[in-house]
Amino acid sequence: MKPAIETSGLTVSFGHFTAVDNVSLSVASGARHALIGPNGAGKTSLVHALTGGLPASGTVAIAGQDVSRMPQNTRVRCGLARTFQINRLFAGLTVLENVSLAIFERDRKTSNFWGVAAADRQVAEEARDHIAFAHLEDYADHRVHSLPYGVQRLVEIAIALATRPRVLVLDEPAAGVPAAQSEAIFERINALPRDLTLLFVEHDMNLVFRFAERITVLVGGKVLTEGTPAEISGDERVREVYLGRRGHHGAA
Ligand SMILES: Nc1ncnc2c1ncn2[C@@H]1O[C@H](COP(=O)(O)OP(=O)(O)OP(=O)(O)O)[C@@H](O)[C@H]1O
Repeated sequence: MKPAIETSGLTVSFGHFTAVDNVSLSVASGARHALIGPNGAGKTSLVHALTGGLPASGTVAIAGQDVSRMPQNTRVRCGLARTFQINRLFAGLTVLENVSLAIFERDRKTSNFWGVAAADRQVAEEARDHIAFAHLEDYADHRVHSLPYGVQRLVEIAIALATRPRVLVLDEPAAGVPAAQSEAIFERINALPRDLTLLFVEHDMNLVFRFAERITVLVGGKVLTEGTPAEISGDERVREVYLGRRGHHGAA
């Protein structure tokens, strides 16, 4: 089976500074794959280069399809989604309305959303499916602003599911959530359907070692190494450049 994501020579530059340097990354279909590295390693820039949010040289393929020259919205249609930031949520609308809106957007029916929303049972049914996958059934009719931050982050995931992705890229999905709840968020993410490939950026090593099957370590924009959690935790170079540091995210 072709890898869910495959990059070759992926490079992102800001002027003379190279934030992502010739990265060749392969994420197996259905994998739970983590991207780690110290602050400023280029993780977020790499995510943007994958999803089309930043201009990059090199190639990106999704399930064997070259998407390198495609804009972000076309990549979404090829099955590559990333979670939306909280500020993309409509705080005054319910979870069900937010997810329904994402479905309308996918089907390009946004212009008459207000007229159709109530009537379109099919959309509501599909939205409830995505809400169930994100384990948000109990919150479907709650307005987003009334929900705890951790639950709002799960709403982002339900919205991303509305694009029917085969690959979901999550940049620090539990950021800003109290530590006690971040594990629950990862448990829910991990329980997403197995045919959905997950690539996530995460600073908390406990979460990475618990939930990732493969780990790619990025340092100075380059891939330092890639391996299983056991291989990465036993790698002296990783310890030195990353695990040995006491970063502000608490990596030990
Ligand atoms: N728009 C930009 N213009 C110039 N430099 C940038 C820009 N965005 C990021 N950088 C630089 O590129 C490097 C990589 O940044 P990036 O945010 O991708 O790293 P990161 O690994 O995600 O870091 P963190 O863990 O702190 O979120 C950093 O040195 C950063 O200062």
